[in-house]
Amino acid sequence: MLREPVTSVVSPETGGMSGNTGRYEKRLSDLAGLYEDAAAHQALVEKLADPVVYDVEDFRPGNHSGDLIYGVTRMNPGRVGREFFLTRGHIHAKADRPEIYYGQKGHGLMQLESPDGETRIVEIGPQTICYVPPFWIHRSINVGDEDLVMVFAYPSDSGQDYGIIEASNGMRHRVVAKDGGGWALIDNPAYKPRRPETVVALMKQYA
Ligand SMILES: O=P(O)(O)OC[C@H]1O[C@](O)(CO)[C@@H](O)[C@@H]1O
Ligand SMILES: [Fe+2]
Repeated sequence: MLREPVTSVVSPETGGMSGNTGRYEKRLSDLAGLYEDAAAHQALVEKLADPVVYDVEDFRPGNHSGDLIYGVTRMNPGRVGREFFLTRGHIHAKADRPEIYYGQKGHGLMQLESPDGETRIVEIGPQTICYVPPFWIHRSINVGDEDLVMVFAYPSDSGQDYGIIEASNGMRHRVVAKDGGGWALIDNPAYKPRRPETVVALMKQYA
């Protein structure tokens, strides 16, 4: 069936978008298990009465391959211990599907990890486009002191696989705040690398 064109007006200030078909929020309690300091996480959930840490408005035409989902993500600034507020992170369930992010407001990082454990960090500010290539696990991090707002678009049959990060006890590196400002990358000592067979199987599936 022929689709009608759609436009959406993005508000960098509110992180909202007109014409959206959906909206969801993630609260701090939804992100249990992601931070190195579980006690600090729990204490902050209680202290701030389980705040919203990011929300997403998107337009989904359906799940047909070749189609596109787009939307806007708004992330609060904040920290759990020495780590910044971040998204859960995922690889696409169809792992060869890419994604584009386009910075609107604030200062963020995209943390990317390849199946064999390579890390890349891409800084995203207003007017920055970040291309997440196929097969990279990705997570956004708000390292600024204001909201981080980004537009995204990805193939509508991508899906999200959150289990890959759980299975390796988190991503290989953590982004932490440095004393006096800025951020640094440190090793995650709990990280379990994926086995070479797992990596080959993941990539072969889509060859
Ligand atoms: O799905 P997660 O890992 O919580 O991250 C949310 C972000 O990823 C997306 O699912 C896009 O891939 C957006 O909804 C949002 O920017
Ligand atoms: Fe994604």
